[in-house]
Amino acid sequence: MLFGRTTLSKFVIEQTRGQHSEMGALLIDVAAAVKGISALVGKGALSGVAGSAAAINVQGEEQKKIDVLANEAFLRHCEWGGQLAGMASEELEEPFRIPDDYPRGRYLLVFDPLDGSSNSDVNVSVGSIFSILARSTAGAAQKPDFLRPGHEQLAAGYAIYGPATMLVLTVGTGTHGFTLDRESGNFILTHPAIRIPAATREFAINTSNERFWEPPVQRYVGECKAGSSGIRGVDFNMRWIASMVAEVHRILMRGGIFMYPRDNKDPAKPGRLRLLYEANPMAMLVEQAGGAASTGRGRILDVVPDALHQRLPVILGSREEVERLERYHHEYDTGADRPFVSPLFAERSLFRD
Ligand SMILES: O=P(O)(O)OC[C@H]1O[C@](O)(COP(=O)(O)O)[C@@H](O)[C@@H]1O
Ligand SMILES: [Mg+2]
Ligand SMILES: [Mg+2]
Repeated sequence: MLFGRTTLSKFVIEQTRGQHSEMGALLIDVAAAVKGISALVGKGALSGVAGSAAAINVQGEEQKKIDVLANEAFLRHCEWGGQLAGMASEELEEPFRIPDDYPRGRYLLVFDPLDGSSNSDVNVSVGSIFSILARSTAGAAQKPDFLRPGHEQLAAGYAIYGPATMLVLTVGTGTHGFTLDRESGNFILTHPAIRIPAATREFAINTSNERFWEPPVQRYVGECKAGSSGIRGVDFNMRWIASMVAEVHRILMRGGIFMYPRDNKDPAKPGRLRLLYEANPMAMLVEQAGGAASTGRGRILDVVPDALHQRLPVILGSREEVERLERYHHEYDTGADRPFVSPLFAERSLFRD
């Protein structure tokens, strides 16, 4: 029986009452976009939109038709409501300008319309990620308006299109999960005040990149793989779905650590994931659930962006493991992880030839 349960609309209206009531209306528009994308993704091969759009996006990555349609869903549902000063998307090189004959507001919406889209043709969970910031002045947003650190986000969330569609949201008062009831079309609050356990024995990383990682990440993953026979003294489990939304969702549900660390595969890219519409919203959701989110060398939410599509290393999830990885990075950077060899007794020294 769903009557009497808290819907997303009721929740956001209550949580944003007062100073940010217009943001509540924007979140309801985002939820409408997400429902449209959920319906499309849920049709699978019947949607008729499988495959490539024969285009390359600003990231230099192949755009799928479904990436383009998901992007359209966000733009068309959110452009006319009067709450927005502008939008930015993974799929658009420049910020989207709200049409001049539409009302404008002060909020900025940033999104990855379809995350993990390489999974869409194989019927594995994908998602959408979004973040909301406020602009201090009126008028149409310009690129610099979007370049704000993640701790200034007012709201962040993702939708996961899995066996069930869920929308997981924070407006700075904890992280809360809503499940789409397909009959009524409502998102129902099913997972209030999600908490990530501080300890975990489950890690997620694309190990095909192992040879490109920095030593602190190689050390950490090596210790996890050594399990009970190594210094951790316990066995770990590993998962990799290749869809950040699905990995973060699993971590919010039962703990774990997700890593897309810095690697030297492509020196032009200091990481794979994008700061504004992947790392920042996920970092806010994870912190609001009691977890931690780091580049390995600092808090993600404190990174000041210098480009709309900036990439960075991402390590997030159960607090104790994120802190361990930060320690390993620090020990590596300071040389504390390497045994001190006195110059007197080194391979070539006063006492050796
Ligand atoms: O398994 P890979 O190829 O390393 O990439 C997986 C990563 O790429 C992403 O799919 C990037 O997202 P997009 O699909 O939005 O480009 C992340 O979700 C995921 O963590
Ligand atoms: Mg993505
Ligand atoms: Mg994407």
